[in-house]
Amino acid sequence: MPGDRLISIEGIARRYPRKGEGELTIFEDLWLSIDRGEFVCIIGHSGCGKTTVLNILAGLDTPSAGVVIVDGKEIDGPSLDRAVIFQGHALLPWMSVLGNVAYAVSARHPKWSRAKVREHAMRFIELVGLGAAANRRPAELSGGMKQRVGIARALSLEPKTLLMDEPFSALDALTRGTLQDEVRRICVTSDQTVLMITHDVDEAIYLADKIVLMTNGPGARVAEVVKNTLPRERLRGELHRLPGYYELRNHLMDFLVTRSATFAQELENGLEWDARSPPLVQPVSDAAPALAQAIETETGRTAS
Ligand SMILES: Nc1ncnc2c1ncn2[C@@H]1O[C@H](COP(=O)(O)OP(=O)(O)OP(=O)(O)O)[C@@H](O)[C@H]1O
Repeated sequence: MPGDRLISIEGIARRYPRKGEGELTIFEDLWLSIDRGEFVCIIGHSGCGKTTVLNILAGLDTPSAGVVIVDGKEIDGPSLDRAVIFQGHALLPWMSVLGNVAYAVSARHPKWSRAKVREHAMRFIELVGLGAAANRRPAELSGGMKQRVGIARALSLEPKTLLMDEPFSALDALTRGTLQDEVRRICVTSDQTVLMITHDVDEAIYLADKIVLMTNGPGARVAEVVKNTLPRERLRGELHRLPGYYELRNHLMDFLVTRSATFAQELENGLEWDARSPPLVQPVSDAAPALAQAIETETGRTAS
């Protein structure tokens, strides 16, 4: 729901002591807000602190400065309202698929009967297409199936926020695509609020409503937030046909190739930029809507 803020990251920084020479600042003065139902991706080069930001949101790490407010309350530790899907699957190896998901469900709803926990867990196992594998243990599953269990487990908590750290990066291209489709379908239909880290520009364009661009660390910043102007109803295989797709993709690539490294210099050269409200950019040329109209008219003419 646009304008209904769920998460507010306010001026956070993360510093680590450096042997004998003060501190190393990974990122600083980072501000970001996420509305309820929004799917937000963070993109940035390795080491800029994406996982650290996600861990802070999860309550697994604490910022050296600043606060994170979720649903009007400052976070002070992990919560089942903020479920995390890790890159690795983090499944309990001695438990079946059902056992892994049910374990999370019973932590969320300690008063539920075993039958109710089982029924709820199975609903989410089936949602990710693993109904037939519910009694298998993680060792008997493929990488994609394990990741599905992680997704089912996180979704079964019905969290206010889903935090995903490169959830598809270890998968083969085919499985990655199928899982992206499933996650998108589930998140769009349930209006799930998501913060996801990815290195994959196309994945971000397919999934995200907003893409947060982080500059290189140390001292990383949120340079800007890019609004995804592609229609919400979009198909993975059709993205490149949508007006505005190439502008969006080129903008993200330009950032990763050049501006992520030169942003600090731009600031020194006088770039107007406010850490508290990084610019919201829509890299669509004015011609894009007109082009879409022209294609539609042309297609209609050809068809008739
Ligand atoms: N405990 C620690 N002590 C010192 N430095 C640390 C510690 N944990 C993380 N770092 C440093 O913080 C930086 C950010 O790490 P983080 O994993 O958040 O980056 P990232 O952007 O997610 O990287 P990647 O894309 O490679 O996963 C890295 O340079 C890392 O070496």
